[in-house]
Amino acid sequence: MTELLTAAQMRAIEQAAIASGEVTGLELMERAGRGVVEAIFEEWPELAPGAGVAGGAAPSVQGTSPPEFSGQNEDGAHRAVVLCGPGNNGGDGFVVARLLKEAGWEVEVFLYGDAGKLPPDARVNYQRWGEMGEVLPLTPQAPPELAHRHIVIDAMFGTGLARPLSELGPFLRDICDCVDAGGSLMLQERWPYWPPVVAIDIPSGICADSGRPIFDEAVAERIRRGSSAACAAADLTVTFHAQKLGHALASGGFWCGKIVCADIGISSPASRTLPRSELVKMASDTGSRFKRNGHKYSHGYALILSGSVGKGGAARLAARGALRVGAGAVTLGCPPAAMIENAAQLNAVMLRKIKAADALNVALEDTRINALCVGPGMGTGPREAALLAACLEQTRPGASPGRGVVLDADALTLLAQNEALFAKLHAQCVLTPHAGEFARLFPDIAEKLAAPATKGPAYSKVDATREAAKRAGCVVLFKGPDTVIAAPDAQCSINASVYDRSAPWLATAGSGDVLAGFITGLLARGFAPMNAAESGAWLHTECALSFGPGLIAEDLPEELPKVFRALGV
Ligand SMILES: NC(=O)C1=CN([C@@H]2O[C@H](COP(=O)(O)OP(=O)(O)OC[C@H]3O[C@@H](n4cnc5c(N)ncnc54)[C@H](O)[C@@H]3O)[C@@H](O)[C@H]2O)[C@@H](O)CC1
Ligand SMILES: [K+]
Repeated sequence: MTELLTAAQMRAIEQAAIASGEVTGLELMERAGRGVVEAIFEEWPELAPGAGVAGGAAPSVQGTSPPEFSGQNEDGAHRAVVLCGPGNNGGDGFVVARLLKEAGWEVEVFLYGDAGKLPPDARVNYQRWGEMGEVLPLTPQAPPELAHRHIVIDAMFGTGLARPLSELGPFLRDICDCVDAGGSLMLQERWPYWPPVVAIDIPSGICADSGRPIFDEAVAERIRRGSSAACAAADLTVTFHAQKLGHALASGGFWCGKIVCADIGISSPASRTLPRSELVKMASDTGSRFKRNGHKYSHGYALILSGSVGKGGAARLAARGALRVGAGAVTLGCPPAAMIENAAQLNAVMLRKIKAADALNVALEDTRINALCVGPGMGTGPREAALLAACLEQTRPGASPGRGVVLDADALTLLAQNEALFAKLHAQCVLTPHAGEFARLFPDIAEKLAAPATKGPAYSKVDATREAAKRAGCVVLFKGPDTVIAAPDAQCSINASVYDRSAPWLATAGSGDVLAGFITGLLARGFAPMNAAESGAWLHTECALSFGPGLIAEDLPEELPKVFRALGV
């Protein structure tokens, strides 16, 4: 688990470090540039000094070697294009240009903007580079040649992006084409050779707070015609001190390619990274995370409400998830007609007839039940609305015993349809909407999130989820590859399935039901709602990663023992 920063937080950390006398801005820029060069050599060791001829033999097309390119120029140097912008991101670019030149590279440097307006540290590095080489203007009319170089450095815009890069759109398209073409030194047999792209801090055009490309209608129209892009893409993105929200949210992970976070030596707790086992320790605020002693009911008892005949699969998946994640006992409550179907499918999970709300109230006289899950496959009729109302009543803060409740799927539809029900939400609830459910529950918030991002920082999924949690008065877990979890007090975390945690096979029928079950099971174990949602989402991704492609929802709970073992639980 890593702490992510907004651009403003990063600026504040940088300013505090400079103000304390710990380091100068110029030194930070030098470290940033060095971090980028080190990351390049780490990623492509064949480019590192002393690694020999890049790519070996000259690339050939149908048996002929193009005369212009032999992997190196006539002097045996690697070739880089460094694209600098008008701010400190550009300043980092000038440092990278200088360091590559010192390493023997042939470096072409372009500047987008007016050198006279560069901020002070960037200007110093512009001048330092000026003693080694020239700076050509980066103009959309005569864009730099990118083919047949070894690397392209995108140092145009970083965390300071404020508006669309309309003018640069066609050139950004060229950069995206480089990345689309493979951008790998392993592909030198291809001709023309398109180099890998390395973004400094974040690909230019992406908002560092939201992961969304910033663009206006004019650019959108050109994108539709295929002649423009809103942002650059990268094969490798090197950021500093800590990842930013935009690296994880929305399409940020897609545009960044691979991410490396370079240490620039700022002593701030903000970049703390927790080892995996810490997640479990952190979550064990009840002191009863592990089943070291006690009997089954002392490990929590979850009740999962199920739908009618033929609709019980979702609730059964949730029940299995709750049991595997550690609830001591799980009962599935279903309409009488669905008893036989469920009995034929369940063993460790117990069954109980719950015809209507009064039967639920009787069931909840069992004070051992401390967590509920309402919604998966449940239905949206009057019976279900009454069940939901009873659940909200029985779990309200202050009621005895204390109970948590997960509201998913059909429960979310009911909440969206019924203002009186929505008004009963409280701090013991966890809502787990996907994008469609979120839009039904919070249409105005979803509209803001869907509106084109025309200026930075753009409204983000974090902003949206926080607003939703505040309005609902409970934890909201907004699902997606960038799952965001927020509490009414603005606590927030992201469980992003990106980079080395990418698990696209998690988008499979029933996987959300298992997640609801995991969270319910953790509530039963005594986790607080925010903690249960965060830990459930994290374990859900871990199970998917552990199982790998081919996964179906049934596999997720079954993978938990392996994940727990790997955590040392
Ligand atoms: N904050 C930190 O701790 C560090 C920051 N560093 C670098 O500094 C960067 C941030 O620097 P800045 O705040 O100067 O921001 P940027 O370099 O991202 O760019 C800001 C400049 O671009 C202009 N601008 C914004 N959008 C524009 C657009 N669409 N068209 C034309 N001009 C536009 C702004 O007016 C401003 O002049 C980071 O991304 C990182 O690369 C590093 O040097 C290391 C330390
Ligand atoms: K950049």
